[in-house]
Amino acid sequence: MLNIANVSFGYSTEILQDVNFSFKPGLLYFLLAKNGAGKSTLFQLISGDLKPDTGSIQLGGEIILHRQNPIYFEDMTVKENVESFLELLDTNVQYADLKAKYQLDEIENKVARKLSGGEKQRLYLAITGMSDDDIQLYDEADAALDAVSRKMYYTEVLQQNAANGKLVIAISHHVSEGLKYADRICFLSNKKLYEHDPITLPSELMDMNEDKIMEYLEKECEDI
Ligand SMILES: Nc1ncnc2c1ncn2[C@@H]1O[C@H](COP(=O)(O)OP(=O)(O)OP(=O)(O)O)[C@@H](O)[C@H]1O
Repeated sequence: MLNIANVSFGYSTEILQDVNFSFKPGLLYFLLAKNGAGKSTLFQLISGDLKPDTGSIQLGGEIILHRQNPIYFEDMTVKENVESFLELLDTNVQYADLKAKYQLDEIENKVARKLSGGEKQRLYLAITGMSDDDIQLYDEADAALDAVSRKMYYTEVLQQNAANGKLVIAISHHVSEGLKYADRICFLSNKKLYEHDPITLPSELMDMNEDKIMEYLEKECEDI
């Protein structure tokens, strides 16, 4: 579905060095690394915004990259917004399904700029979750979400799309929270990618902060 073969890439300093990694469809991957290690750069390489210096990236389908900032049309209603994005993305997803999934009934005729914070998040989730592309990248798309909306994002958007056979890769700063929903961890460390199964992590680690989780994963990588 997504194959990274012998990829190296750098700006003035090297970010990836001879990386090989294979992502499989139907799984939700969390891409983890320390700040500035190159997560967003890897997404840009996968989406084709950047070209590897050496090596190749093979995609087995259509790809979409969701970025951090919520976008929608301020002067359109919720329904008009969702329908416009459905048309723009040219997906087979139906408005009625999104309306039920993201509880849009009470807000569908409200103009976007008049929505409360929580209502805006529901509109954002409906837009974020509507793509039916085969490969879906989410670069901190949960940054503006509160705890309730984040749970919906992890289950209804990320997990659901993976369950529908898509390859889903997410970057999130809510590491311990998000990891509970992931099928796999893709860990970027020392310019290489390593795969971990979250099930093998000690359960107490899941409640620890991001730094402790990274520390643990880094030690594991030393043994690979
Ligand atoms: N266009 C660019 N030109 C030069 N250097 C860049 C460019 N974009 C990113 N970098 C550098 O490359 C490194 C990796 O950046 P990137 O944004 O991919 O990291 P990240 O892991 O996503 O970071 P964060 O966790 O802070 O979001 C950083 O040191 C960054 O300063």
